[in-house]
Amino acid sequence: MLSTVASLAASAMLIRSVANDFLPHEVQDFLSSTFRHLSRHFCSQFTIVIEEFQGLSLNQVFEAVDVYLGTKVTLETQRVRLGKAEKGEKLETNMERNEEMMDVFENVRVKWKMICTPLQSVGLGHLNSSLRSEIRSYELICHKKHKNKVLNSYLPYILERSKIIKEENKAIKLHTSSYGRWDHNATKLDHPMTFNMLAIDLELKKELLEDLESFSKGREFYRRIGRAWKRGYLLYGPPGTGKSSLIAAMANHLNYDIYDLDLTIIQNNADLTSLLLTMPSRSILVIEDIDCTIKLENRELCFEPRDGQKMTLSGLLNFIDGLWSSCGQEHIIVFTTNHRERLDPALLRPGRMDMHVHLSYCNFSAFKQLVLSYLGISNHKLFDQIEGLLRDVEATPAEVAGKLMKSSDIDTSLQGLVEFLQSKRTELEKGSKNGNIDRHDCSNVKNDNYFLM
Ligand SMILES: Nc1ncnc2c1ncn2[C@@H]1O[C@H](COP(=O)(O)OP(=O)(O)OP(=O)(O)O)[C@@H](O)[C@H]1O
Ligand SMILES: [Mg+2]
Repeated sequence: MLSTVASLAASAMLIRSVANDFLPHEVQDFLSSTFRHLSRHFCSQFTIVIEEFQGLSLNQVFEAVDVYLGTKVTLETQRVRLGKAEKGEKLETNMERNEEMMDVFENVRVKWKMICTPLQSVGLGHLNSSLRSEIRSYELICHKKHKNKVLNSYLPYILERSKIIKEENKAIKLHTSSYGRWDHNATKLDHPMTFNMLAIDLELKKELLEDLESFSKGREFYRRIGRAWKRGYLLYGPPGTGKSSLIAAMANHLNYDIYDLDLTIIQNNADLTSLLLTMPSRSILVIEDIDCTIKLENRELCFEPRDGQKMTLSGLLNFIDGLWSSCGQEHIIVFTTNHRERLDPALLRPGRMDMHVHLSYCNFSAFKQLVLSYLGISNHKLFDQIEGLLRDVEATPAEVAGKLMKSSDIDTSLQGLVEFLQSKRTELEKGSKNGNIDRHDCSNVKNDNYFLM
């Protein structure tokens, strides 16, 4: 039946093209609309055209399809466009002009075509593409019985997938603020620190990774329990123990941008609020050295800026868990301090910061991680001596790392570290003879390292 109708339609089209030269316009129009209707009725194809531009702006569906199809290159693909991601060494592929590609989604086969039309042939109407030599669009072709599935499931799936793909390839940015706004030109965070390289207690590392992991996958959980999707960390410990390095490792691990907030340049509570409101989802807000930047002991007045308005501790606390709860999503806030004991108890009270992380002096376990990263070794004749020395003296990971970097020769580096630790011990002994010893016992770092509030 179908083939009979199709051949009828084909013959009709032939007759129409021959008749066109002889028939009046009205009859020609009638015939062509009838033929169009007939072919639409019997054609089993459904086609969606996705153009690169919508008016003057980029069509986000086009962009998403471009990203998604780039990851679908198969052995059958004959030509692809190649580029490099902003981050890392990864090469990115995209579908090349006038190529075709098949994709399967929940047992539905679809064909994709990238169509490129040279600009001369489409006229000057497309102002948006004045700098381009062609207009690009994607065509999706499938059986029309799958129309609903394609529109309601497949295309939303592509939008979602492309977001994830872009997220994986994006460079992490470091944002700073001025005049109550985040600067437009964020710098690329090229900090190579990862959790693998971070020399901290192994249990703590595992706990932190699990915490971050469950946070980033916690959208449904936070919605179910009616809490804002945010998590606060207070990192405390002496200078050079890895607080800033941990923040970089967190950002690299989660692929979140960092928003570095300098409280000393904030004029008033309103500035704080506006900064919060303009911070996008999947970001880490960092307030470093919170004990030094402003005097937080005083709940009323932290400092008096030029215009007479105030920024108060309660403003800051509202910023953390008042307004914070009602806007944005997937935010992490990190405070760092060298002196946790100097902070206002209101800032430390349970529930305000979810996790307090103590980063401390280098113990032997941290040393072994550092030496593996820096010198690539996991054993050496000087290790026993170093273990003993690290039990006796306080050396920060930054100090130990500095010694390990001194020479490319392993023996020289480790010998340098031994001498450095010995000189610290001599100092300590002198001090203890004079009766002014006040040192932290770093052998119990594991237990003291963190606690959940
Ligand atoms: N735990 C660590 N693991 C690996 N490297 C570390 C660690 N701690 C410090 N370092 C090294 O020392 C350098 C300084 O550390 P970092 O800036 O993270 O310390 P900090 O605790 O933020 O210090 P401050 O309190 O002065 O801000 C880092 O760039 C890194 O090379
Ligand atoms: Mg720091």
